[in-house]
Amino acid sequence: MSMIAAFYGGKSILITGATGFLGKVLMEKLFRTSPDLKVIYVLVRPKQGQTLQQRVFQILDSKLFEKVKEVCPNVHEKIRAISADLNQNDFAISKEDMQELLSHTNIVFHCAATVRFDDHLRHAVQLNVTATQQLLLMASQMPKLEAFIHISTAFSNCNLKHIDEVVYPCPVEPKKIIDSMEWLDDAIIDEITPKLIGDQPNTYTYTKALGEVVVQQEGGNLNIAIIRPSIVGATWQEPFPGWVDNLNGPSGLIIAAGKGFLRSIRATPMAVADLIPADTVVNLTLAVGWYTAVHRPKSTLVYHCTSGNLNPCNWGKMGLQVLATFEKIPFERAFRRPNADFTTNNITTHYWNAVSHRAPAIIYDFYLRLTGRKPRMTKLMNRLLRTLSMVEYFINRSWEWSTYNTEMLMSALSPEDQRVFNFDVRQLNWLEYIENYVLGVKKYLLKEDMAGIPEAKQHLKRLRNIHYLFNTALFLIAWRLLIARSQVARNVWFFIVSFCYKFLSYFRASSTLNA
Ligand SMILES: CCCCCCCCCCCCCCCCCCCCCCCCCCCC(=O)SCCNC(=O)CCNC(=O)[C@H](O)C(C)(C)COP(=O)(O)OP(=O)(O)OC[C@H]1O[C@@H](n2cnc3c(N)ncnc32)[C@H](O)[C@@H]1OP(=O)(O)O
Ligand SMILES: NC(=O)C1=CN([C@@H]2O[C@H](COP(=O)(O)OP(=O)(O)OC[C@H]3O[C@@H](n4cnc5c(N)ncnc54)[C@H](OP(=O)(O)O)[C@@H]3O)[C@@H](O)[C@H]2O)C=CC1
Repeated sequence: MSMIAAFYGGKSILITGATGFLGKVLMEKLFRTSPDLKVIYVLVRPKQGQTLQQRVFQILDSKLFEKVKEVCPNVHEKIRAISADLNQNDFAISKEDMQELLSHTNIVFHCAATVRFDDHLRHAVQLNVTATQQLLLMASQMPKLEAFIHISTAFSNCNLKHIDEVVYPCPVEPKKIIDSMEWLDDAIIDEITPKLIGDQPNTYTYTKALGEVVVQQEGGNLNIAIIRPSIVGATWQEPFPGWVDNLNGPSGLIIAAGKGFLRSIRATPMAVADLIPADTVVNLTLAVGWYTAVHRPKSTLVYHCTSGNLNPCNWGKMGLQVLATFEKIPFERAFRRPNADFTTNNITTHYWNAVSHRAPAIIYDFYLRLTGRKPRMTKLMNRLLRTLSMVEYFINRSWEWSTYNTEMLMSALSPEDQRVFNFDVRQLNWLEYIENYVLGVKKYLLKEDMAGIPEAKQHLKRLRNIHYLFNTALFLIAWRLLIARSQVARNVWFFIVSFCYKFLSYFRASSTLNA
């Protein structure tokens, strides 16, 4: 019997960010392994004309939850959606709901965040820092609370090369930043943002670092732990391989490469690609929840959920495997044949961006205009280039994350718990994982049918022929222009033509003699 699964039985669990990528996988695993849990409270904001209930039921009715319905048929009754907006005071939670949360919650998993790299500092501070502070305040009023688990990111201190499982101080106290956001106007915040974030690459990593300091400073007597996952990718094993439902991290770029938009990317092939599957993160999170509640460590423990130091894979290997998978499992209606490459310096990056990204987009938009359609490729390409510029920082560096606490926890688990809540990335076969990731992107993100693969392959063959034709035509045009302008080119051309003619005449004469 799994001790961790038994621990969550009968518990009331509060999850923020349950509608996000990680939150869904977390809920799924909780329901599947501890179907006797009492209730999961999820803080949800209404969106796009959907009620809270509709949002939650849509998640429960998705493929991700198919196995859950077998082991926990009354899952709909065990989930309680609470209307909340983490940007508002007291999260805009009603008095009755707040009372229920405060008096019943046993465990809190705080996953909600803005993960955008380019978010305005005010918004990023509000969600990643102030909301964390408010949630801690709420947690301190929960008499039955056993553990508070905060999800941060392994990149919260990415200005360092070696990162330990400790909370590092920030140059400016979070409280001061929170206060200043209240009275500074947007223009001034824009101006001081680069100075405030210093050597952090963006507002996301900066505010996640502030969030950790808040957790440490304002956790009081709560049992708290911080988990730092690296780049969260599709699921490895559970509930099935390759599940992914948003474009963050590598997923959007896998689509761009598979559809033929992405042709070159500035990356260091030997840099470590520190990906971590979503189900590994969730298994560690649940194990940490159990350990923190049962063993009550004296200080706030930080757990790195990374792959680089235990089972490293680099961007070169990952890129090649992604491309190899496209050969077997192509995406439908590609714009060009998938054929991306890495560039390593500014000049080649600018060159390939102009030749392989902007020029084809302009030509295609010209074609769309000619055929009376609305041009869209240049806009899409600009968005892709913007995304590339945002992720460049992370794919041209390597970091070392120590994993003492994570390894300590692994050895503290029973063999059964190590199996059911496996977070040992040494067992991960990268080539298999990446293939399943690409397949998952095709099935769950692009919603493409596997039956369409032969047609997709045909389409790629047609694109290859168009590519050859286009290149030949381009060559001939360039050559014709050159001949018209240069005597040397004309001489070379006549030499080649007369050589071919002589060769053919000789070949014809010798074959007549042989006959
Ligand atoms: C040896 C030689 C070998 C040669 C090999 C050849 C190599 C071939 C390579 C081919 C394969 C490539 C695959 C591997 C590439 C690896 C790259 C991986 C990069 C990963 C780096 C991540 C680092 C993470 C560090 C921190 C981790 C975390 O803690 S947080 C989680 C990560 N967070 C994010 O990823 C968020 C990033 N997103 C943003 O910040 C913003 O969305 C944006 C700035 C990217 C875009 O903002 P914008 O306002 O322009 O757009 P938005 O309003 O958000 O959306 C508009 C439309 O664009 C779509 N969208 C959104 N995000 C993405 C995306 N990431 N990619 C593509 N498209 C995206 C969105 O859905 C919208 O679409 P519409 O609704 O249709 O308008
Ligand atoms: N994905 C990754 O690569 C990594 C993620 N992390 C961390 O993991 C956690 C989860 O990330 P992930 O699941 O990928 O992120 P997502 O963007 O998929 O999910 C974010 C969640 O936060 C919720 N949220 C955002 N704003 C509000 C708000 N104002 N009120 C209420 N809820 C809100 C979203 O709700 P809604 O659906 O309404 O938008 C959503 O449920 C984050 O803390 C992130 O920093 C760490 C390392 C890597």
